[in-house]
Amino acid sequence: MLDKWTQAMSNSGEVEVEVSEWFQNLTEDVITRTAFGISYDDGKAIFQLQGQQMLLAAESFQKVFIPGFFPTRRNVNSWKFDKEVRKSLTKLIDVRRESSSSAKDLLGLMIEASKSRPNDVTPNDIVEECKSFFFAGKHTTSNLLTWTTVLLAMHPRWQALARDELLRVCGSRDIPSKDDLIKLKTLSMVLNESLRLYPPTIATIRRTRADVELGGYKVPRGTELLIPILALHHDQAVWGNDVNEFNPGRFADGVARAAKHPAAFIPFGLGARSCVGQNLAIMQAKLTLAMVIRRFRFKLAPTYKHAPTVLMLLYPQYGAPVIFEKLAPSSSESLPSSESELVSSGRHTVSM
Ligand code: HEM
Repeated sequence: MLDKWTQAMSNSGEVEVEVSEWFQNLTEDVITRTAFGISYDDGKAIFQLQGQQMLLAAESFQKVFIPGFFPTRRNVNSWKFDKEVRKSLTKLIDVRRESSSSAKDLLGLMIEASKSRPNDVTPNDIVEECKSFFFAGKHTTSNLLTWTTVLLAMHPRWQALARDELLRVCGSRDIPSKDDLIKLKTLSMVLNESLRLYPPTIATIRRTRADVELGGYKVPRGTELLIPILALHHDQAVWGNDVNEFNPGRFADGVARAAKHPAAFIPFGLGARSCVGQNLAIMQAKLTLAMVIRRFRFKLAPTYKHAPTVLMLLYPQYGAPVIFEKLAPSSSESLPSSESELVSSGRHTVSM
């Protein structure tokens, strides 16, 4: 991806990239490799079918809501895709079960678990898990990458701080090692602040298992409660007067001390049912951003319009066009004193 951006650069050494599209491609690739590993090609085809089904779901989400059980043309198409996805996944699982492979991708691990505990992990569970991983793993992580790139483009000072730290920690290594990643504290703070301001998942749900009293309200058993992650992350009473500002420094002493309440920051939910993909998502985002920051300096394209919008997840409504400029290898830079934008001309754009 980064090589393609570099190749597409104009003589002025710049290229304009619609980052949200590229990051979606990247995260789809990563989740396909993580889930299916050695069966990557088959897995990719299945996930592409599921992607088409999700597009239909997103379309109906935007229009008047018609329940999924009515045989509208869109629903019939969606059932067709679902049947196809299910059939292909079942076949893939059977092939792996029969093979002697001991691959440690997610599919391999689930098949192993189903062999030792057949009553706990059924073939149908494996199909459903694979479907969830794709849905839960692709768009969330690409949104995180997109918003963080936009924020770093808006705030060149934080971009330069993250780059300086990266060069200090990694030295001549182009790709950070596992140990390097842990030491990239500035990048972690930037990612947390991005997850606070623009949490890809804006809410989650809990159902009460018993009658409870919550904040002075009596809530009967079986009530569904919506936990508004986005609203909680923007609550001035908890985060202070600069709640709407981009200030990664608030995470300098760790997540629990960033706000007045230790559980005010919940981009991955909370408790036993919190996000199982959290570590994968953070590692992927850190690795990607580290590689981007090392190669390029970047700023928002003049056509960028800031319009966060909810379409199941929190998206930039008009996309995220960003201008990248190639940096000399291992080039550190003096930190800009202001966050003003650089002006440029004569650039190319690159599409996938
Ligand atoms: C930035 C990226 C991500 C964000 C913001 C995110 C956010 C969330 C949130 C808010 C929940 C609900 C948690 C709760 O109710 O307490 C969740 C659940 C879940 N996520 Fe993620 N997620 C991300 C990436 C991923 C990835 C990469 C995967 C898969 C590899 C994944 C798989 C799941 C699954 C399977 C659940 C359901 C867990 C359960 O019900 O026990 N997520 N995620």
